[in-house]
Amino acid sequence: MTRSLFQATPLVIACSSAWNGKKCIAFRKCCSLKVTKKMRIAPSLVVLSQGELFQFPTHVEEEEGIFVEDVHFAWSKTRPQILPGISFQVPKGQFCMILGSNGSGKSTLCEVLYGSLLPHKGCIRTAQPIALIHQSPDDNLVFPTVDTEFTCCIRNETKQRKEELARSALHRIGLEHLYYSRVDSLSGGEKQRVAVASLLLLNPAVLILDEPTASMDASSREDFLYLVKALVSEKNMTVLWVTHLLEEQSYAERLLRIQSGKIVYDSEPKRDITTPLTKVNKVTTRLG
Ligand SMILES: Nc1ncnc2c1ncn2[C@@H]1O[C@H](COP(=O)(O)OP(=O)(O)OP(=O)(O)O)[C@@H](O)[C@H]1O
Repeated sequence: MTRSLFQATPLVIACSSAWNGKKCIAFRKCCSLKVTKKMRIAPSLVVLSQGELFQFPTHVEEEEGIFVEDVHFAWSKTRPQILPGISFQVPKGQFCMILGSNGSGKSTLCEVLYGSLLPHKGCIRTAQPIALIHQSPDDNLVFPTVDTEFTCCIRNETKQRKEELARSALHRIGLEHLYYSRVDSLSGGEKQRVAVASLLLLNPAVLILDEPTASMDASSREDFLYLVKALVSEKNMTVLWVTHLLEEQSYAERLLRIQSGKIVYDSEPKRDITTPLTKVNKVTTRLG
């Protein structure tokens, strides 16, 4: 059973080979804007691409998180494929990390999964709604103030209740004092926390984070990882955490290594038992 926001009205678009990533991004933003006003939860979409029917994202079984089979993507016909037939599955509720070096196709994969880039071939099924946190903090926040960033994610509640829920979400990430702050006055790490916490108010079934700690120092990175783990653990959410930092692997339940757009390694990550336990306690305490 799907949990798509658009289950009743999938969109059908006929497009020529001229259809490319940028047009797709613009289209998806317009569609999202109508429903979420935040441009961050991707709608269900059915596309006819280069004569082939492609459905993205499509219906998924209840136990499925992400299903990717033989997906191909190139930026243009004359360029080499960035994703030359990638396949993997992430079960519902798993915290999965994708590790890859610069240029291995991580961001491209994130955009393809999210739906802002259209693959040329293959099959993708993702539980819905799906949310994406970008590498650059400025790409994740779309309103001028922190309070609006949160309250616009809460629907069908009174103004007072929205403020209560928004303050509570900010409290959980230790930033309640920033409720009325301007977004452009926040640090990179604060922006990423606000981005994740506000998006989680929309209850996404799948959360993709594309190198979310890129702007953080080592200590903030660790805190952020544990914070996200704590926030998602109670929601049985499927998480795809994309990184090029080997040391982040110990935080995941599963590790996929991507190389030249293909999965070359799939296993349990190596774990450091002592450090994470200390950190989990610290964050759990703060989350109260
Ligand atoms: N808009 C674009 N147009 C053309 N080529 C692109 C575009 N964006 C990325 N590429 C190319 O696609 C390849 C994969 O890029 P991608 O950003 O997916 O890699 P990545 O693994 O996320 O790298 P990084 O860790 O540096 O962010 C690179 O060779 C890059 O030059």
